[in-house]
Amino acid sequence: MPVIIESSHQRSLSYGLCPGARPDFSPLARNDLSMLIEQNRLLHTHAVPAMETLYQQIINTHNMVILTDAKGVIVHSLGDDDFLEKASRVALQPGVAWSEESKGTNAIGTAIAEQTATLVHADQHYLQANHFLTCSAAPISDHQGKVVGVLDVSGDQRSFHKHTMALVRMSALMIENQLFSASFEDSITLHFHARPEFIGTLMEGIASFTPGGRFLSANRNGLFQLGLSFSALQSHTFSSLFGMPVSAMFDHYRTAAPGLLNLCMHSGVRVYGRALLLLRNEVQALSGNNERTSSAATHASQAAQVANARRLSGLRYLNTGDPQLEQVINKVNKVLGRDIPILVMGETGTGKELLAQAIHNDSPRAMGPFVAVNCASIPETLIESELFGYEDGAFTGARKKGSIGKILAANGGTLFLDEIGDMPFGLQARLLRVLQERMVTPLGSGKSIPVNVELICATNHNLRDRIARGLFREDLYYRLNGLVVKLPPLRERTDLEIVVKKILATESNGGRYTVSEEVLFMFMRHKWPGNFRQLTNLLRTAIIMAGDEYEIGLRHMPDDFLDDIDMHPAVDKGVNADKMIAAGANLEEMEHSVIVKSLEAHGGNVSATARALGVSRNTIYRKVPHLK
Ligand SMILES: Nc1ncnc2c1ncn2[C@@H]1O[C@H](COP(=O)(O)OP(=O)(O)OP(=O)(O)O)[C@@H](O)[C@H]1O
Repeated sequence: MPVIIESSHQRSLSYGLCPGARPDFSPLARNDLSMLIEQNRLLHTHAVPAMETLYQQIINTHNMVILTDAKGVIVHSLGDDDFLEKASRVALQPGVAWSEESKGTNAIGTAIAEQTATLVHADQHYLQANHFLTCSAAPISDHQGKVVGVLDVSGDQRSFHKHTMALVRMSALMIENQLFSASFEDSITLHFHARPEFIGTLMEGIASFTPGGRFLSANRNGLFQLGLSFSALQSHTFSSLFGMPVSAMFDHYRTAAPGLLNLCMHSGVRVYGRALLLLRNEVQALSGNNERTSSAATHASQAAQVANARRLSGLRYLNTGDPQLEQVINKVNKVLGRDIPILVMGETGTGKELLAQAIHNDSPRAMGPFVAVNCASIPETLIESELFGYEDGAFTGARKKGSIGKILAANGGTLFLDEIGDMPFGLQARLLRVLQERMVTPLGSGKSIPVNVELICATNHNLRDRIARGLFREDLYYRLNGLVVKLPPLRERTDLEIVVKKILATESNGGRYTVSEEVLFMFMRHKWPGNFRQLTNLLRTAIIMAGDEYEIGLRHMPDDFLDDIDMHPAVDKGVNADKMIAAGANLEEMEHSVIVKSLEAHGGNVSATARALGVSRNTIYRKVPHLK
């Protein structure tokens, strides 16, 4: 038996636990659980996406992914618990404690006690009741090296796989890096590695400094590469660790297309680095003098905003099973990093900006800025200076210090031009020139600055229509539409059920809310003119209305929504609801009748029917069993 397990058994014995005892799997009371989730909100927020990704790797292996707090109490669990006996299912649910004190030797508790990644397999568990499990756990530390939680994969011991531990470790590292980046609002963050291709990967070191250059913290790999302990690093500065004054680092970023920093660590080892400046408010110059906003600073500020707001979303999180969307994601995946402009079409609220952000996050430019500009919301008179920037003195008045503009702010990253159809005609030629020449000339400046951006545009207009009406330049259209994708409106999506579940989980911060069959059916009939924006708002309010009742029913729906459904039934053509009600049909019968009618209308094609009704094919098969 490994030493670590042996010492854990001794500790378990000293806690007075008996190997044959029945473990106590009673979870925390609901209020205490809500409090626990609240206390661990940051950890929870950053861990959930990594848990979902991890779960994708082990799906169908009879394993669960578990997140606990620093004391081993489960905060969130995810996955298939079918492998557990009914009585044990509760054991891996939120609110149950897995500390060594309560369950004896187990991966979660022992990882906390030993502060290291731990595998506990089958009879290595102290309690016999847990011998059927195999568990791999890795502690998650915050930016000060303090363990704040544990990530664990637990499953039937017969499903043991030797790669699981490595996956858990990597995912825990990912969460630590996310937590690290979220911990400093006013700081310089340096991402570094001896090999440039490792920057932006899990292997990179990350170190944070105050804007003046004093050391704040480093992540696990950062400490390893620097070869110093956390406490020894406290007396260091950016310059003493990397042989470059912060002012020189900023000079480097003042060039239009800065490459990686070439640094020499205090140990003599050469590393490459990319620095970001994260500032809470408007960006200021750093190096002691009052220089105006620098491109590096703006670049970094944008990156910080992205980092904080949406760093977690990637294309795979958007793929929830709708075939139209899946096609979009497949197409987009093929052009990632290929410098092909993407044009996203779709009604309002279908997630065009979210898709653009996900494309950016999955692209090789993810470490660069993501800059979104809504061409419809900026007054026509301002859009030119917003986009192209202006020199000192180009305007008289308060903002005379100059601005680099959104295009240059996106340098090295992605520029997202939303509502491109509303771009003023006169500016379209200027934008086209920038795209062709890859140079920007700020207003009032005779100097052109090279720029390197990936372009994603979105529109809910028919651009060809606008070209025909003389409102949009044809040459710009052909420059923008390298890849054109169309996001389906919500009423055409077949994954509505999953989408609803996902939004409920996000909006209730991992709570267990569901919608009743009736509500789901109603959702499937709705036209959703506001798409995701409307659905999200509706569910957010419904959660509040439902409160302690975890199932959202019709009574939790706002009246205007119910009225709307009556006025705009999306799919009841051919089914006479009045007659059915008069005949005393219940909802299930009506639903059945709607599906059968729709099947008839689609010549018996289940996929087309599912698409039309906004449900999955499985739902159709489930509701009309004779189709099988
Ligand atoms: N797949 C999704 N799951 C959950 N929420 C989503 C999804 N897609 C979009 N949303 C949410 O819906 C809202 C609208 O999304 P977004 O701004 O990306 O849409 P849009 O198509 O760009 O809208 P508009 O055309 O009005 O600018 C946002 O709050 C976003 O977070």
